[in-house]
Amino acid sequence: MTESSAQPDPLTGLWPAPYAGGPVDATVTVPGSKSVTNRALVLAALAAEPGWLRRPLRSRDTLLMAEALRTLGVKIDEGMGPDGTGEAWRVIPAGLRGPATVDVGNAGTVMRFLPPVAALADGPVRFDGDPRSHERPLHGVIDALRALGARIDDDGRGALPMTVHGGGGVEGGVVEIDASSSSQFVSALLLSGARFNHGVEVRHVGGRLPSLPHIRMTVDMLRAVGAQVDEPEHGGQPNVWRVAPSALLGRDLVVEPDLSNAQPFLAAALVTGGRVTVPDWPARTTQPGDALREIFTEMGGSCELTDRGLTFTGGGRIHGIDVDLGEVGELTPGIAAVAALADSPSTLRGVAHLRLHETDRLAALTKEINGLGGDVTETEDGLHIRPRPLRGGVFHTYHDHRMATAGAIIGLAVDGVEIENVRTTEKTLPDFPRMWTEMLGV
Ligand SMILES: O=C(O)C1=C[C@@H](OP(=O)(O)O)[C@@H](O)[C@H](O)C1
Ligand SMILES: C=C(OP(=O)(O)O)C(=O)O
Repeated sequence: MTESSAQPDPLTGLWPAPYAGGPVDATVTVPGSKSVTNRALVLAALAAEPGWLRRPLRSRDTLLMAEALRTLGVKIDEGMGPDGTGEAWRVIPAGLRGPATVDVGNAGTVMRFLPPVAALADGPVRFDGDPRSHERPLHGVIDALRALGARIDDDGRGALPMTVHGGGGVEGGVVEIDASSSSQFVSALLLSGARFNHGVEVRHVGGRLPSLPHIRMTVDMLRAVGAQVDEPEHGGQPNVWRVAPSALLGRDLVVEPDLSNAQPFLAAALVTGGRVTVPDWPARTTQPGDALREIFTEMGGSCELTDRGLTFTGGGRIHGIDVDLGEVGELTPGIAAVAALADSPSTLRGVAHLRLHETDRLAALTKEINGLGGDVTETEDGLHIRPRPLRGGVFHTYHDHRMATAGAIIGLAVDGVEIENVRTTEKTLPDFPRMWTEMLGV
């Protein structure tokens, strides 16, 4: 690798996405999961005893979470584990207290998971973040916390900025929310629920609930720290969750690689007809990225899970796909990028809520792929993608890490793609340009 290929152009600030001259053949070690790291930090902070996180993700979203918990009084030592096995963070819970100010950046996990923690604290906790954080929905958390006995001052829009006036505890009990705009509302209430006086029962009422694997991740991780969680099923899908009041255990947890961040690397194998191995791919996981094994196989590759990890091999052709991504919405930008390079059209469905993510992802993908000569149209709940020969040009990213990695995927097959603000990938993947150029050997 030349150092320059991993850097944006100093004059334009644009990053020339490397064009792949041939099939990639690489092993790519992917850092820890954002979703697991930020849940583990919250649960460790709420525990009755210290705990460890091994191989945590160190990225903007997780450092914001750690910093916010510190301002509430929790001690988090970032360092190496005692046995030399890599990075490990020691979390030492303490009495939660304000006054404090939390910067959520544009992290959905921080802006949704921490208000219930703040309600348990003693004193006011102010929440604010990037301009986009003011537009992302938070009403499910605000209304629920009020119903459960917390005091919150906001400007009446159900969004940031706001102040949670922590009263040192939360009564808890039964609450109804509409979580059709984000599964994180449910996860947020469950994660702190064991510490509420009466626990919590969350009932989802409203349209389709997205990202169910992420709620399963919350439930699994709560159970792993000793919480009692019930999920009565109605019509095959859970829409009620109950967490009993209890103390939580401090655990020693190894964080899995982030399978959604593995996506661009697996896509590189598919797009170039090459081969990429991601070590430590878990045999069983609640991460939505595990669905890539099936989705990318249907789009033309094959994969094998062995002791070495997941090896994905591209078959030389890419096929379009008709798929409902409602459970795995965060995979949409990467799938759309691959679909734009396929030999037949694709329909991506079930992802209307992506309009409320880091940016309006449906609008952004449509505009940017079409800007390179593509033919994408928005539907009510997704995208129609009709592949056409693409040309180089600037791929705008709208402060969205997954837009930047989507542009890089297209750049593998289309010469002259330049990514605006590639550093936005630091939200969840601090070293993306270097990892990408190393994978390609450029
Ligand atoms: O709980 C989590 O860790 C996440 C849940 C999902 O949010 P939505 O349900 O808002 O899509 C997902 O898109 C996000 O990247 C991470
Ligand atoms: C939607 C995402 O993030 P957030 O946790 O900010 O919602 C994402 O990472 O794709």
